[in-house]
Amino acid sequence: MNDAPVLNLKGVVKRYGAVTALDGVDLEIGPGQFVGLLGPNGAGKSTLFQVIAGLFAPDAGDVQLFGTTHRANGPAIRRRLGVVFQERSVDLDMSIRANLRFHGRLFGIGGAALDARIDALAVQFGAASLLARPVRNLSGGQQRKVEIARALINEPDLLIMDEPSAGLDTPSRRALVADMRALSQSQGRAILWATHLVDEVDEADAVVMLRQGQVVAAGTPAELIRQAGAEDLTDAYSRLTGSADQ
Ligand SMILES: Nc1ncnc2c1ncn2[C@@H]1O[C@H](COP(=O)(O)OP(=O)(O)OP(=O)(O)O)[C@@H](O)[C@H]1O
Repeated sequence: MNDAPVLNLKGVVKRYGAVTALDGVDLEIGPGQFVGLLGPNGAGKSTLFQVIAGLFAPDAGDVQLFGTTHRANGPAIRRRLGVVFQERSVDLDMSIRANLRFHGRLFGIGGAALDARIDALAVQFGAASLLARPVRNLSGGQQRKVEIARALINEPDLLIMDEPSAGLDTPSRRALVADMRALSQSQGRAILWATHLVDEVDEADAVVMLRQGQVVAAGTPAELIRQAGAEDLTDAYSRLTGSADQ
């Protein structure tokens, strides 16, 4: 098996004028790993996602996905990357199926293969009976699942998710985390899950804590708890980043 990292960031710096949003970030994710990115508001999580997605280049440092860079081979990276941004990216007035067909075609998938892929995703997300429904008529939790299904349409090897549980109640959040962990394990997809809620990542393979654009700690939850001399990951997070889980 090829264990080369699917994501490898070294010394990534991104500034907005006088604000340094990312200040020398190192981050490595191996195939199939579920990695939590924890940070308070303004820590730089969204900026990091935009850099990983290739929406803009860093001011300094190296961003490699699947052993290549956006500059060298952007199309090859996009074929293997799935992105769930905080903002909605599906069309509210179109049905789930129409939305997924649209996004599938962007990846050059079409015809029976695309419909089979959509049917499989619908079963996976418990939405087989909802495919013809306009997204507008779905619950908040169902709409988030459509966003995630959209990001999985190209069967990505790395899925990056920026606060994917935003707006969901606690039981729905927990269910979504459990579903995505199971998917990562059963299908071997690496996931980078950004959140400011510690309980979403306390069973992740690794957790990276970001504060003011810097990685202040990284390791397995057990390692971080030990390193901080903490009782649990919530305690470790507040000790290592000086922020309370909220
Ligand atoms: N377009 C921009 N122009 C200027 N400053 C920006 C811009 N985008 C982000 N910033 C600043 O960069 C820093 C990191 O912001 P970013 O949105 O990446 O953090 P975040 O961890 O995703 O926060 P949140 O959880 O609130 O979304 C913050 O200080 C923010 O104010």
